[in-house]
Amino acid sequence: MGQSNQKVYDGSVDHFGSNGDPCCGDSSKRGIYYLRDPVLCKGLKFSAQERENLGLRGLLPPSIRCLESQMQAVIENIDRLEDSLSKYMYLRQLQDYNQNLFFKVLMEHTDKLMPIVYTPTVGLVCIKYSLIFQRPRGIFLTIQDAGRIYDVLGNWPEKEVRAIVVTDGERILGLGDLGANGMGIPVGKLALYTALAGVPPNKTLPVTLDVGTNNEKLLSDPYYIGMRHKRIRGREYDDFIEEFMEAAIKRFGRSCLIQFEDFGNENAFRLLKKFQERYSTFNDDIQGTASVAVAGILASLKITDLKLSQNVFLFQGAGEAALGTADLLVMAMEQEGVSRVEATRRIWMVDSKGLIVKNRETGGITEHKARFTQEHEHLTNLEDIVKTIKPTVLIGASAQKGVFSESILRTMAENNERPVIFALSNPTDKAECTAEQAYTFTEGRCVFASGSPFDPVTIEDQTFYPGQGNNAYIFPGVALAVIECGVHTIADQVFLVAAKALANQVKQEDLEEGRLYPPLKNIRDVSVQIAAKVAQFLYVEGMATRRPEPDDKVAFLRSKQYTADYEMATSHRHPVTSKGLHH
Ligand SMILES: O=C([O-])CC(=O)C(=O)O
Ligand SMILES: [Mg+2]
Repeated sequence: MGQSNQKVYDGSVDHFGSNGDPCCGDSSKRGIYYLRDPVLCKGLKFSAQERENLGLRGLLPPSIRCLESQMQAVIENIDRLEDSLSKYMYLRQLQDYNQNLFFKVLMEHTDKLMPIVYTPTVGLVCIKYSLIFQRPRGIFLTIQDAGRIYDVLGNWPEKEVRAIVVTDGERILGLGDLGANGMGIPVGKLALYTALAGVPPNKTLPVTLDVGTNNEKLLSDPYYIGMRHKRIRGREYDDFIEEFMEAAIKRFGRSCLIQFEDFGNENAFRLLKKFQERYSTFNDDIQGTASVAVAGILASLKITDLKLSQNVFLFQGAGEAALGTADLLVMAMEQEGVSRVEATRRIWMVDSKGLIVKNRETGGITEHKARFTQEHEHLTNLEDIVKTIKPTVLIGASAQKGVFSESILRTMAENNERPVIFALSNPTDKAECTAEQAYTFTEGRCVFASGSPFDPVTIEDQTFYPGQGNNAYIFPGVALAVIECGVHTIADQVFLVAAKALANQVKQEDLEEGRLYPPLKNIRDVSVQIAAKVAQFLYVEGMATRRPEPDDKVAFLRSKQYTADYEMATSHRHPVTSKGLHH
Protein backbone atom coordinates (compact mmCIF):
# COMPACT_ATOMS: atom_id res chain seq x y z
CA MET A 1 0.00 0.00 0.00
CA GLY A 2 2.03 2.91 -1.18
CA GLN A 3 1.02 6.26 0.24
CA SER A 4 2.52 8.14 -2.67
CA ASN A 5 0.68 9.16 -5.78
CA GLN A 6 3.20 7.52 -8.01
CA LYS A 7 2.44 4.29 -9.75
CA VAL A 8 3.12 1.36 -7.48
CA TYR A 9 3.47 -2.33 -8.10
CA ASP A 10 0.14 -3.73 -9.11
CA GLY A 11 0.89 -7.41 -8.94
CA SER A 12 0.25 -8.14 -12.58
CA VAL A 13 2.58 -6.14 -14.76
CA ASP A 14 6.24 -5.42 -14.61
CA HIS A 15 6.63 -2.57 -12.21
CA PHE A 16 9.31 -1.08 -14.38
CA GLY A 17 7.23 -0.49 -17.40
CA SER A 18 7.35 -1.98 -20.83
CA ASN A 19 11.05 -2.42 -21.49
CA GLY A 20 11.11 -5.36 -19.10
CA ASP A 21 14.61 -4.58 -17.97
CA PRO A 22 14.72 -4.09 -14.25
CA CYS A 23 18.36 -3.04 -14.40
CA CYS A 24 17.43 0.04 -16.31
CA GLY A 25 14.17 0.75 -14.55
CA ASP A 26 11.84 3.52 -15.59
CA SER A 27 14.04 6.36 -16.66
CA SER A 28 11.68 8.95 -15.22
CA LYS A 29 12.02 7.40 -11.78
CA ARG A 30 15.49 7.41 -10.41
CA GLY A 31 17.46 7.61 -7.24
CA ILE A 32 15.65 8.76 -4.17
CA TYR A 33 12.31 7.64 -5.61
CA TYR A 34 13.34 4.04 -4.97
CA LEU A 35 14.00 4.79 -1.33
CA ARG A 36 10.78 6.73 -0.82
CA ASP A 37 8.39 4.26 -2.35
CA PRO A 38 7.86 1.48 0.24
CA VAL A 39 6.86 -0.94 -2.52
CA LEU A 40 10.13 -0.54 -4.40
CA CYS A 41 12.47 0.10 -1.53
CA LYS A 42 14.91 -2.67 -0.64
CA GLY A 43 16.94 -0.59 1.81
CA LEU A 44 20.47 -1.90 2.11
CA LYS A 45 19.50 -4.93 0.05
CA PHE A 46 19.91 -2.93 -3.19
CA SER A 47 22.79 -4.60 -4.99
CA ALA A 48 25.77 -2.75 -6.38
CA GLN A 49 24.43 -3.01 -9.88
CA GLU A 50 20.98 -1.78 -8.90
CA ARG A 51 22.52 1.13 -7.05
CA GLU A 52 24.46 1.97 -10.19
CA ASN A 53 21.56 1.59 -12.58
CA LEU A 54 18.92 3.28 -10.48
CA GLY A 55 20.98 6.28 -9.48
CA LEU A 56 21.26 5.23 -5.88
CA ARG A 57 25.02 5.60 -5.49
CA GLY A 58 25.76 7.82 -2.58
CA LEU A 59 22.18 7.77 -1.37
CA LEU A 60 22.88 4.63 0.62
CA PRO A 61 25.85 3.76 2.80
CA PRO A 62 28.15 1.28 1.01
CA SER A 63 27.19 -1.85 2.93
CA ILE A 64 24.95 -4.38 1.23
CA ARG A 65 22.73 -6.50 3.45
CA CYS A 66 21.06 -9.76 2.60
CA LEU A 67 17.41 -10.26 3.52
CA GLU A 68 18.33 -12.55 6.41
CA SER A 69 20.54 -9.91 7.93
CA GLN A 70 17.88 -7.24 7.38
CA MET A 71 15.35 -9.38 9.23
CA GLN A 72 17.80 -10.04 12.02
CA ALA A 73 18.35 -6.31 12.44
CA VAL A 74 14.59 -5.75 12.67
CA ILE A 75 14.31 -8.38 15.39
CA GLU A 76 17.23 -6.86 17.31
CA ASN A 77 15.60 -3.47 17.13
CA ILE A 78 12.32 -4.88 18.38
CA ASP A 79 14.10 -6.55 21.29
CA ARG A 80 15.93 -3.34 22.10
CA LEU A 81 12.69 -1.40 22.49
CA GLU A 82 11.05 -1.81 25.84
CA ASP A 83 7.39 -1.05 25.45
CA SER A 84 4.97 -2.59 23.02
CA LEU A 85 3.75 0.76 21.68
CA SER A 86 7.29 1.67 20.59
CA LYS A 87 7.67 -1.73 18.98
CA TYR A 88 4.44 -1.13 17.08
CA MET A 89 5.60 2.28 15.91
CA TYR A 90 8.91 0.86 14.78
CA LEU A 91 7.13 -1.79 12.70
CA ARG A 92 4.69 0.70 11.22
CA GLN A 93 7.58 2.87 10.13
CA LEU A 94 9.20 -0.17 8.58
CA GLN A 95 5.99 -0.85 6.67
CA ASP A 96 6.07 2.71 5.35
CA TYR A 97 9.74 2.43 4.36
CA ASN A 98 10.26 -1.11 3.10
CA GLN A 99 7.05 -3.06 2.63
CA ASN A 100 8.66 -6.33 1.58
CA LEU A 101 10.88 -6.44 4.62
CA PHE A 102 7.94 -5.64 6.91
CA PHE A 103 5.89 -8.53 5.55
CA LYS A 104 8.80 -10.93 5.28
CA VAL A 105 9.73 -10.47 8.90
CA LEU A 106 6.06 -10.70 9.95
CA MET A 107 5.74 -13.97 8.02
CA GLU A 108 8.95 -15.45 9.42
CA HIS A 109 8.38 -14.33 13.01
CA THR A 110 4.58 -14.42 13.26
CA ASP A 111 4.58 -15.77 16.80
CA LYS A 112 6.69 -12.93 18.06
CA LEU A 113 5.36 -10.04 15.99
CA MET A 114 1.64 -10.77 15.66
CA PRO A 115 0.93 -9.60 19.23
CA ILE A 116 2.55 -6.27 18.28
CA VAL A 117 0.91 -5.46 14.94
CA TYR A 118 -2.35 -7.00 16.12
CA THR A 119 -4.09 -7.98 19.36
CA PRO A 120 -3.32 -7.11 22.12
CA THR A 121 -0.98 -4.18 21.28
CA VAL A 122 -3.30 -2.83 18.61
CA GLY A 123 -5.81 -2.12 21.39
CA LEU A 124 -3.36 0.21 23.09
CA VAL A 125 -2.46 1.63 19.69
CA CYS A 126 -6.10 2.58 19.06
CA ILE A 127 -6.35 4.26 22.45
CA LYS A 128 -3.28 6.34 21.57
CA TYR A 129 -3.87 6.58 17.82
CA SER A 130 -4.33 10.34 17.70
CA LEU A 131 -1.19 11.01 19.70
CA ILE A 132 1.07 8.63 17.81
CA PHE A 133 -0.42 9.47 14.40
CA GLN A 134 2.30 9.88 11.81
CA ARG A 135 1.95 8.67 8.26
CA PRO A 136 -1.65 8.04 7.29
CA ARG A 137 -2.68 4.60 6.06
CA GLY A 138 -6.09 3.82 4.62
CA ILE A 139 -9.06 6.00 3.75
CA PHE A 140 -10.84 8.13 6.35
CA LEU A 141 -14.39 8.88 5.26
CA THR A 142 -16.33 11.33 7.37
CA ILE A 143 -19.99 12.04 7.37
CA GLN A 144 -19.09 15.25 5.53
CA ASP A 145 -18.06 13.12 2.58
CA ALA A 146 -21.64 11.95 2.17
CA GLY A 147 -22.61 12.44 -1.46
CA ARG A 148 -19.03 12.13 -2.73
CA ILE A 149 -17.70 8.90 -1.28
CA TYR A 150 -16.99 7.46 -4.73
CA ASP A 151 -14.72 10.41 -5.52
CA VAL A 152 -12.91 10.19 -2.21
CA LEU A 153 -12.26 6.47 -2.74
CA GLY A 154 -10.71 7.49 -6.05
CA ASN A 155 -7.95 9.25 -4.12
CA TRP A 156 -6.61 5.87 -3.07
CA PRO A 157 -3.62 5.23 -5.35
CA GLU A 158 -4.22 1.52 -5.88
CA LYS A 159 -6.76 0.55 -8.51
CA GLU A 160 -6.93 -3.20 -7.97
CA VAL A 161 -8.38 -3.21 -4.48
CA ARG A 162 -10.01 -6.58 -3.82
CA ALA A 163 -10.59 -6.37 -0.07
CA ILE A 164 -11.63 -3.67 2.36
CA VAL A 165 -11.75 -3.91 6.13
CA VAL A 166 -14.03 -1.20 7.45
CA THR A 167 -14.87 0.01 10.93
CA ASP A 168 -16.91 2.85 12.37
CA GLY A 169 -14.95 2.58 15.59
CA GLU A 170 -17.95 2.14 17.88
CA ARG A 171 -16.79 -1.05 19.61
CA ILE A 172 -13.06 -1.45 19.22
CA LEU A 173 -12.14 -4.87 20.67
CA GLY A 174 -13.52 -4.84 24.23
CA LEU A 175 -12.50 -1.19 24.61
CA GLY A 176 -15.66 0.54 23.47
CA ASP A 177 -16.10 3.63 21.30
CA LEU A 178 -12.75 4.90 20.01
CA GLY A 179 -14.09 6.86 17.04
CA ALA A 180 -11.61 7.51 14.24
CA ASN A 181 -8.82 6.03 16.38
CA GLY A 182 -10.34 2.71 15.42
CA MET A 183 -8.35 2.88 12.16
CA GLY A 184 -5.68 0.81 13.91
CA ILE A 185 -7.97 -2.20 13.57
CA PRO A 186 -8.46 -2.31 9.75
CA VAL A 187 -4.75 -1.57 9.34
CA GLY A 188 -3.84 -4.47 11.66
CA LYS A 189 -6.38 -6.90 10.19
CA LEU A 190 -5.16 -6.23 6.66
CA ALA A 191 -1.53 -6.68 7.66
CA LEU A 192 -2.65 -10.18 8.67
CA TYR A 193 -4.46 -10.71 5.35
CA THR A 194 -1.03 -10.45 3.78
CA ALA A 195 1.18 -12.02 6.43
CA LEU A 196 -1.12 -14.93 7.27
CA ALA A 197 -2.75 -15.69 3.91
CA GLY A 198 -0.57 -13.97 1.33
CA VAL A 199 -3.20 -11.54 0.04
CA PRO A 200 -1.10 -9.03 -1.95
CA PRO A 201 -0.92 -5.76 0.01
CA ASN A 202 -1.85 -3.62 -2.99
CA LYS A 203 -5.19 -5.42 -3.09
CA THR A 204 -6.13 -4.33 0.43
CA LEU A 205 -7.66 -1.11 1.70
CA PRO A 206 -8.33 -0.11 5.34
CA VAL A 207 -11.32 2.20 5.78
CA THR A 208 -12.66 4.14 8.73
CA LEU A 209 -16.14 5.57 8.57
CA ASP A 210 -16.02 8.55 10.91
CA VAL A 211 -19.56 9.31 12.00
CA GLY A 212 -18.43 10.97 15.24
CA THR A 213 -17.85 9.46 18.66
CA ASN A 214 -19.64 9.40 21.98
CA ASN A 215 -16.34 9.07 23.80
CA GLU A 216 -16.09 12.31 25.79
CA LYS A 217 -12.41 11.80 26.45
CA LEU A 218 -11.68 11.80 22.73
CA LEU A 219 -14.00 14.71 22.04
CA SER A 220 -11.98 16.83 24.42
CA ASP A 221 -8.57 15.44 23.44
CA PRO A 222 -6.70 18.26 21.65
CA TYR A 223 -4.95 15.73 19.43
CA TYR A 224 -8.06 13.79 18.41
CA ILE A 225 -7.88 13.09 14.66
CA GLY A 226 -11.59 12.47 14.09
CA MET A 227 -14.78 14.50 13.80
CA ARG A 228 -15.66 16.26 17.02
CA HIS A 229 -19.30 15.49 17.36
CA LYS A 230 -21.56 12.82 18.79
CA ARG A 231 -22.27 9.76 16.68
CA ILE A 232 -24.68 10.27 13.85
CA ARG A 233 -27.44 7.69 13.99
CA GLY A 234 -30.65 6.82 12.25
CA ARG A 235 -31.39 7.61 8.64
CA GLU A 236 -28.31 9.74 8.04
CA TYR A 237 -26.04 6.97 9.30
CA ASP A 238 -27.78 4.31 7.25
CA ASP A 239 -27.62 6.38 4.09
CA PHE A 240 -23.92 7.01 4.67
CA ILE A 241 -23.13 3.29 5.06
CA GLU A 242 -25.28 2.42 2.06
CA GLU A 243 -23.50 5.03 -0.05
CA PHE A 244 -20.16 3.62 1.05
CA MET A 245 -21.09 0.07 0.04
CA GLU A 246 -22.31 1.20 -3.37
CA ALA A 247 -19.31 3.44 -3.96
CA ALA A 248 -16.88 0.68 -2.96
CA ILE A 249 -18.19 -1.82 -5.49
CA LYS A 250 -18.62 0.81 -8.17
CA ARG A 251 -14.98 1.76 -7.69
CA PHE A 252 -13.48 -1.69 -7.13
CA GLY A 253 -15.93 -4.16 -8.61
CA ARG A 254 -18.85 -6.20 -7.41
CA SER A 255 -16.69 -8.95 -5.95
CA CYS A 256 -14.62 -6.61 -3.79
CA LEU A 257 -14.77 -8.09 -0.29
CA ILE A 258 -15.96 -5.76 2.48
CA GLN A 259 -15.19 -7.06 5.98
CA PHE A 260 -17.05 -5.30 8.80
CA GLU A 261 -15.04 -4.95 11.96
CA ASP A 262 -15.76 -3.64 15.43
CA PHE A 263 -19.11 -1.97 14.81
CA GLY A 264 -21.44 -1.53 17.77
CA ASN A 265 -23.68 -4.44 18.56
CA GLU A 266 -26.90 -3.20 17.05
CA ASN A 267 -25.40 -1.92 13.82
CA ALA A 268 -23.26 -5.04 13.43
CA PHE A 269 -26.27 -7.34 13.30
CA ARG A 270 -28.47 -4.96 11.40
CA LEU A 271 -25.94 -4.19 8.68
CA LEU A 272 -24.97 -7.83 8.26
CA LYS A 273 -28.58 -8.74 7.67
CA LYS A 274 -29.07 -5.82 5.34
CA PHE A 275 -26.00 -6.41 3.18
CA GLN A 276 -25.30 -10.12 3.40
CA GLU A 277 -27.21 -11.03 0.29
CA ARG A 278 -26.24 -7.99 -1.75
CA TYR A 279 -22.48 -7.74 -1.34
CA SER A 280 -19.41 -9.85 -0.79
CA THR A 281 -19.38 -9.06 2.91
CA PHE A 282 -19.16 -10.59 6.34
CA ASN A 283 -18.94 -9.40 9.91
CA ASP A 284 -15.75 -10.66 11.48
CA ASP A 285 -16.89 -10.21 15.08
CA ILE A 286 -20.05 -12.19 14.52
CA GLN A 287 -19.02 -14.73 11.88
CA GLY A 288 -15.21 -14.82 12.04
CA THR A 289 -15.13 -15.17 15.81
CA ALA A 290 -17.92 -17.75 15.66
CA SER A 291 -15.88 -19.77 13.19
CA VAL A 292 -12.73 -19.81 15.29
CA ALA A 293 -14.70 -20.60 18.45
CA VAL A 294 -16.54 -23.48 16.77
CA ALA A 295 -13.24 -24.77 15.36
CA GLY A 296 -11.84 -24.82 18.90
CA ILE A 297 -14.92 -26.59 20.20
CA LEU A 298 -14.77 -29.18 17.41
CA ALA A 299 -11.10 -29.80 18.22
CA SER A 300 -11.94 -30.07 21.94
CA LEU A 301 -14.30 -32.99 21.21
CA LYS A 302 -11.26 -35.11 20.44
CA ILE A 303 -10.10 -34.45 24.01
CA THR A 304 -13.42 -34.64 25.84
CA ASP A 305 -14.60 -37.59 23.77
CA LEU A 306 -18.08 -36.13 23.41
CA LYS A 307 -20.23 -35.48 20.41
CA LEU A 308 -20.92 -31.81 19.78
CA SER A 309 -24.56 -32.21 20.74
CA GLN A 310 -23.70 -33.94 24.00
CA ASN A 311 -22.33 -30.67 25.31
CA VAL A 312 -24.01 -27.95 27.31
CA PHE A 313 -22.79 -24.53 26.20
CA LEU A 314 -22.94 -21.51 28.46
CA PHE A 315 -22.10 -18.07 27.10
CA GLN A 316 -21.16 -15.24 29.41
CA GLY A 317 -22.20 -12.33 27.17
CA ALA A 318 -24.85 -12.25 24.47
CA GLY A 319 -23.25 -9.90 21.97
CA GLU A 320 -21.79 -10.33 18.51
CA ALA A 321 -19.32 -13.13 19.28
CA ALA A 322 -21.68 -15.09 21.55
CA LEU A 323 -24.68 -14.98 19.24
CA GLY A 324 -22.59 -15.64 16.16
CA THR A 325 -21.00 -18.66 17.83
CA ALA A 326 -24.34 -19.93 19.11
CA ASP A 327 -25.86 -19.76 15.63
CA LEU A 328 -22.92 -21.58 14.10
CA LEU A 329 -23.06 -24.25 16.81
CA VAL A 330 -26.70 -24.83 15.97
CA MET A 331 -25.78 -25.23 12.32
CA ALA A 332 -22.99 -27.67 13.23
CA MET A 333 -25.29 -29.71 15.49
CA GLU A 334 -27.91 -29.86 12.78
CA GLN A 335 -25.26 -31.32 10.49
CA GLU A 336 -24.68 -33.92 13.21
CA GLY A 337 -28.33 -34.88 12.77
CA VAL A 338 -29.84 -33.05 15.72
CA SER A 339 -32.99 -30.98 15.23
CA ARG A 340 -32.78 -27.21 15.42
CA VAL A 341 -34.96 -27.14 18.52
CA GLU A 342 -32.86 -29.76 20.23
CA ALA A 343 -29.62 -28.01 19.27
CA THR A 344 -30.88 -24.68 20.55
CA ARG A 345 -31.75 -26.25 23.89
CA ARG A 346 -28.06 -27.05 24.44
CA ILE A 347 -27.20 -23.35 24.43
CA TRP A 348 -27.54 -21.05 27.40
CA MET A 349 -26.76 -17.37 27.52
CA VAL A 350 -26.10 -14.83 30.20
CA ASP A 351 -26.27 -11.10 29.50
CA SER A 352 -25.97 -8.09 31.81
CA LYS A 353 -29.35 -8.97 33.34
CA GLY A 354 -28.56 -12.63 34.01
CA LEU A 355 -29.70 -15.84 32.43
CA ILE A 356 -31.74 -15.40 29.27
CA VAL A 357 -35.03 -17.10 30.08
CA LYS A 358 -38.62 -16.83 28.92
CA ASN A 359 -40.72 -14.09 30.49
CA ARG A 360 -37.71 -12.50 32.13
CA GLU A 361 -39.03 -9.61 34.17
CA THR A 362 -35.94 -7.48 33.68
CA GLY A 363 -36.49 -7.55 29.90
CA GLY A 364 -33.62 -6.64 27.58
CA ILE A 365 -34.12 -9.65 25.31
CA THR A 366 -33.54 -8.43 21.77
CA GLU A 367 -34.73 -10.25 18.68
CA HIS A 368 -31.31 -11.89 18.31
CA LYS A 369 -31.16 -13.14 21.88
CA ALA A 370 -34.75 -14.31 21.78
CA ARG A 371 -33.75 -17.36 19.75
CA PHE A 372 -31.89 -18.64 22.80
CA THR A 373 -34.37 -18.06 25.61
CA GLN A 374 -34.71 -21.10 27.83
CA GLU A 375 -37.57 -22.26 30.06
CA HIS A 376 -35.89 -21.83 33.40
CA GLU A 377 -35.96 -19.82 36.57
CA HIS A 378 -34.24 -16.45 36.18
CA LEU A 379 -30.82 -16.55 37.83
CA THR A 380 -28.50 -13.57 37.89
CA ASN A 381 -25.32 -14.71 39.56
CA LEU A 382 -22.86 -16.42 37.20
CA GLU A 383 -21.61 -18.76 39.89
CA ASP A 384 -25.14 -19.95 40.66
CA ILE A 385 -25.80 -20.30 36.96
CA VAL A 386 -22.70 -22.47 36.40
CA LYS A 387 -23.65 -24.61 39.41
CA THR A 388 -27.21 -25.06 38.15
CA ILE A 389 -26.79 -25.39 34.39
CA LYS A 390 -23.57 -27.44 34.66
CA PRO A 391 -22.07 -26.43 31.30
CA THR A 392 -19.41 -28.60 29.70
CA VAL A 393 -18.25 -25.60 27.67
CA LEU A 394 -18.01 -22.13 29.20
CA ILE A 395 -17.43 -19.25 26.78
CA GLY A 396 -16.66 -15.69 27.82
CA ALA A 397 -17.41 -12.96 25.30
CA SER A 398 -18.48 -10.05 27.45
CA ALA A 399 -15.27 -8.04 27.88
CA GLN A 400 -15.59 -8.39 31.66
CA LYS A 401 -12.18 -8.92 33.09
CA GLY A 402 -11.93 -11.73 35.59
CA VAL A 403 -15.62 -12.66 35.55
CA PHE A 404 -14.57 -16.34 35.52
CA SER A 405 -13.74 -16.37 39.20
CA GLU A 406 -11.78 -19.02 41.06
CA SER A 407 -14.96 -20.63 42.32
CA ILE A 408 -16.55 -20.69 38.87
CA LEU A 409 -13.46 -22.36 37.43
CA ARG A 410 -13.39 -24.83 40.32
CA THR A 411 -17.05 -25.65 39.75
CA MET A 412 -16.32 -26.32 36.07
CA ALA A 413 -13.59 -28.74 37.17
CA GLU A 414 -15.88 -30.48 39.67
CA ASN A 415 -18.56 -31.04 37.05
CA ASN A 416 -16.35 -32.08 34.17
CA GLU A 417 -13.39 -34.35 33.69
CA ARG A 418 -12.09 -31.96 30.99
CA PRO A 419 -13.95 -28.64 31.23
CA VAL A 420 -13.72 -26.47 28.11
CA ILE A 421 -13.11 -22.83 28.97
CA PHE A 422 -12.82 -20.03 26.43
CA ALA A 423 -12.01 -16.48 27.50
CA LEU A 424 -12.48 -14.78 24.17
CA SER A 425 -12.59 -11.06 25.01
CA ASN A 426 -9.81 -8.78 23.79
CA PRO A 427 -7.35 -7.33 24.50
CA THR A 428 -5.62 -9.34 27.22
CA ASP A 429 -6.84 -7.26 30.14
CA LYS A 430 -10.46 -7.80 29.11
CA ALA A 431 -10.11 -11.59 29.22
CA GLU A 432 -12.65 -13.36 31.47
CA CYS A 433 -9.76 -15.16 33.15
CA THR A 434 -6.07 -15.65 32.48
CA ALA A 435 -4.60 -18.89 31.20
CA GLU A 436 -2.83 -19.34 34.49
CA GLN A 437 -6.06 -19.00 36.47
CA ALA A 438 -7.84 -21.44 34.19
CA TYR A 439 -5.17 -24.14 34.51
CA THR A 440 -4.53 -23.55 38.20
CA PHE A 441 -8.15 -23.66 39.37
CA THR A 442 -9.03 -26.68 37.26
CA GLU A 443 -5.92 -28.60 38.39
CA GLY A 444 -4.60 -28.50 34.85
CA ARG A 445 -7.60 -30.37 33.46
CA CYS A 446 -9.26 -27.62 31.47
CA VAL A 447 -9.10 -27.22 27.72
CA PHE A 448 -8.45 -23.52 27.38
CA ALA A 449 -8.41 -20.90 24.65
CA SER A 450 -8.37 -17.10 24.74
CA GLY A 451 -8.86 -14.34 22.18
CA SER A 452 -5.59 -12.63 23.05
CA PRO A 453 -2.41 -14.65 23.37
CA PHE A 454 -1.20 -15.98 26.71
CA ASP A 455 2.23 -17.52 27.29
CA PRO A 456 2.43 -21.21 28.13
CA VAL A 457 1.77 -21.93 31.79
CA THR A 458 3.86 -24.33 33.88
CA ILE A 459 2.30 -25.76 37.00
CA GLU A 460 4.55 -28.03 39.04
CA ASP A 461 6.41 -29.66 36.18
CA GLN A 462 3.67 -29.72 33.59
CA THR A 463 3.46 -27.13 30.82
CA PHE A 464 0.15 -26.12 29.23
CA TYR A 465 -0.24 -24.38 25.89
CA PRO A 466 -3.25 -22.09 25.69
CA GLY A 467 -4.90 -21.83 22.27
CA GLN A 468 -5.53 -18.45 20.70
CA GLY A 469 -9.19 -18.52 19.74
CA ASN A 470 -8.87 -15.42 17.63
CA ASN A 471 -10.60 -14.81 14.32
CA ALA A 472 -7.13 -14.25 12.82
CA TYR A 473 -7.14 -18.01 12.20
CA ILE A 474 -10.20 -17.56 9.98
CA PHE A 475 -10.57 -14.23 8.19
CA PRO A 476 -7.29 -14.28 6.20
CA GLY A 477 -8.01 -17.69 4.65
CA VAL A 478 -11.69 -16.94 4.03
CA ALA A 479 -10.68 -13.64 2.43
CA LEU A 480 -8.11 -15.29 0.15
CA ALA A 481 -10.75 -17.71 -1.09
CA VAL A 482 -13.57 -15.26 -1.66
CA ILE A 483 -11.31 -12.74 -3.37
CA GLU A 484 -9.82 -15.26 -5.75
CA CYS A 485 -13.07 -17.10 -6.50
CA GLY A 486 -14.89 -13.85 -7.23
CA VAL A 487 -18.02 -14.16 -5.12
CA HIS A 488 -20.85 -11.68 -4.90
CA THR A 489 -22.25 -12.82 -1.55
CA ILE A 490 -20.89 -14.88 1.35
CA ALA A 491 -23.16 -17.51 2.88
CA ASP A 492 -23.10 -18.29 6.62
CA GLN A 493 -22.10 -21.88 5.82
CA VAL A 494 -18.69 -20.62 4.68
CA PHE A 495 -17.81 -20.10 8.32
CA LEU A 496 -18.69 -23.65 9.27
CA VAL A 497 -16.63 -24.94 6.34
CA ALA A 498 -13.74 -22.79 7.56
CA ALA A 499 -14.21 -23.95 11.18
CA LYS A 500 -14.08 -27.59 10.16
CA ALA A 501 -11.09 -27.02 7.92
CA LEU A 502 -9.27 -25.36 10.82
CA ALA A 503 -10.23 -28.04 13.35
CA ASN A 504 -9.05 -30.76 10.96
CA GLN A 505 -5.60 -29.28 10.92
CA VAL A 506 -5.07 -29.73 14.63
CA LYS A 507 -2.75 -32.68 15.01
CA GLN A 508 -2.81 -35.40 17.64
CA GLU A 509 0.41 -34.07 19.15
CA ASP A 510 -1.14 -30.60 19.42
CA LEU A 511 -4.13 -32.06 21.26
CA GLU A 512 -1.89 -34.01 23.60
CA GLU A 513 -0.39 -30.73 24.70
CA GLY A 514 -3.85 -29.21 25.03
CA ARG A 515 -3.50 -27.04 21.91
CA LEU A 516 -6.81 -26.50 20.17
CA TYR A 517 -5.36 -24.67 17.19
CA PRO A 518 -2.40 -25.34 14.93
CA PRO A 519 0.79 -23.50 15.90
CA LEU A 520 1.11 -20.01 14.45
CA LYS A 521 4.34 -20.91 12.73
CA ASN A 522 2.26 -22.97 10.28
CA ILE A 523 -0.40 -20.32 9.84
CA ARG A 524 0.27 -19.53 6.18
CA ASP A 525 -0.23 -23.13 5.26
CA VAL A 526 -3.25 -23.43 7.55
CA SER A 527 -4.83 -20.38 5.90
CA VAL A 528 -4.32 -21.83 2.40
CA GLN A 529 -5.92 -25.12 3.46
CA ILE A 530 -8.90 -23.23 4.90
CA ALA A 531 -9.09 -21.14 1.73
CA ALA A 532 -9.03 -24.27 -0.45
CA LYS A 533 -11.93 -25.84 1.45
CA VAL A 534 -13.88 -22.61 1.24
CA ALA A 535 -13.12 -22.31 -2.48
CA GLN A 536 -14.31 -25.88 -2.99
CA PHE A 537 -17.55 -25.06 -1.21
CA LEU A 538 -18.04 -21.86 -3.22
CA TYR A 539 -17.73 -23.75 -6.51
CA VAL A 540 -19.96 -26.62 -5.42
CA GLU A 541 -22.64 -24.17 -4.31
CA GLY A 542 -22.36 -22.16 -7.50
CA MET A 543 -21.25 -19.01 -5.70
CA ALA A 544 -17.84 -18.67 -7.34
CA THR A 545 -17.80 -16.66 -10.57
CA ARG A 546 -14.18 -17.17 -11.57
CA ARG A 547 -13.83 -19.38 -14.66
CA PRO A 548 -12.47 -21.84 -15.35
CA GLU A 549 -12.71 -23.53 -11.97
CA PRO A 550 -9.18 -24.46 -10.90
CA ASP A 551 -8.78 -28.22 -10.38
CA ASP A 552 -6.15 -27.97 -7.73
CA LYS A 553 -7.44 -25.31 -5.36
CA VAL A 554 -4.39 -25.32 -3.14
CA ALA A 555 -1.99 -24.83 -6.04
CA PHE A 556 -4.24 -22.15 -7.51
CA LEU A 557 -4.45 -20.19 -4.28
CA ARG A 558 -0.73 -20.51 -3.66
CA SER A 559 -0.06 -19.05 -7.09
CA LYS A 560 -2.01 -15.96 -6.03
CA GLN A 561 -0.05 -15.39 -2.85
CA TYR A 562 2.27 -12.51 -2.24
CA THR A 563 5.57 -13.87 -1.01
CA ALA A 564 7.31 -10.69 0.15
CA ASP A 565 10.30 -11.35 -2.05
CA TYR A 566 11.91 -8.22 -3.35
CA GLU A 567 12.13 -9.83 -6.74
CA MET A 568 8.37 -9.65 -7.09
CA ALA A 569 8.49 -5.90 -7.04
CA THR A 570 11.62 -5.42 -9.06
CA SER A 571 13.70 -7.90 -10.98
CA HIS A 572 10.82 -10.11 -11.89
CA ARG A 573 12.38 -11.66 -14.95
CA HIS A 574 16.09 -10.99 -14.66
CA PRO A 575 17.21 -11.15 -11.05
CA VAL A 576 20.10 -8.80 -10.50
CA THR A 577 22.98 -10.49 -8.76
CA SER A 578 24.95 -8.62 -6.19
CA LYS A 579 28.62 -8.31 -7.01
CA GLY A 580 29.53 -5.83 -4.34
CA LEU A 581 30.23 -2.15 -4.76
CA HIS A 582 33.03 -0.89 -6.92
CA HIS A 583 34.88 1.77 -5.06
O1 LIG B 1 -9.28 -8.15 16.81
C1 LIG B 1 -9.25 -9.20 17.48
O2 LIG B 1 -8.26 -9.57 18.10
C2 LIG B 1 -10.46 -10.08 17.50
C3 LIG B 1 -11.65 -9.28 17.24
O3 LIG B 1 -12.13 -9.17 16.12
C4 LIG B 1 -12.20 -8.47 18.33
O4 LIG B 1 -11.87 -8.71 19.50
O5 LIG B 1 -12.96 -7.56 18.02
MG1 LIG C 1 -13.12 -7.32 15.90
